[in-house]
Amino acid sequence: MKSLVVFFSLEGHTKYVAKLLAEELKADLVELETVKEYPKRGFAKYFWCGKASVFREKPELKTKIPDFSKYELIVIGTPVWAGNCTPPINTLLSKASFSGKKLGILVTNGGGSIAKCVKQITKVLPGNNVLQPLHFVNPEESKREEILQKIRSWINAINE
Ligand SMILES: Cc1cc2nc3c(=O)[nH]c(=O)nc-3n(C[C@H](O)[C@H](O)[C@H](O)COP(=O)(O)O)c2cc1C
Repeated sequence: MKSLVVFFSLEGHTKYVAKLLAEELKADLVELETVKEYPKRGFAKYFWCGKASVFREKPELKTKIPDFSKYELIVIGTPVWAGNCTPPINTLLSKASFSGKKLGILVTNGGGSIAKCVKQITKVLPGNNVLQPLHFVNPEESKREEILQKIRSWINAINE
């Protein structure tokens, strides 16, 4: 099954899982990068990223939007910011239109709810087979085996 994992990650947690997932799926991997970078540290990070998220901004992307028509499975990966999916995903969703695909959602967060973020993605992409979200709390190298196990059982479930 030709697969794509397209994701945004500010601090690397989502990127870490997205890479493992793409390896396991033998999928193409696309990282969304913004023209204007978000601050990665301290108060500025929470202030600017939080504001961008609350106002559901759609920042300009450096990354070319992938050609979704080539894929059978498309996984969109994002951290949760202030309960929402991240602004680069808003931009992606405003330009993405596909249906009849398997749609995976990879979400990482600090432990709160992912429901709103998942809904924001599925709502704008009707007509797809939405798979069980793949959710990780603060994923990192020290949890590699646990993460791989979860990824592998997710892949097994979608292939059944
Ligand atoms: C601005 C900002 C807002 C966040 N808001 C939430 C939140 O509402 N709920 C939550 O559980 N985690 C929240 N987090 C934590 C991130 O979702 C979590 O650390 C995520 O794994 C980071 O992914 P990344 O390393 O790929 O950027 C927030 C982090 C940032 C920077």
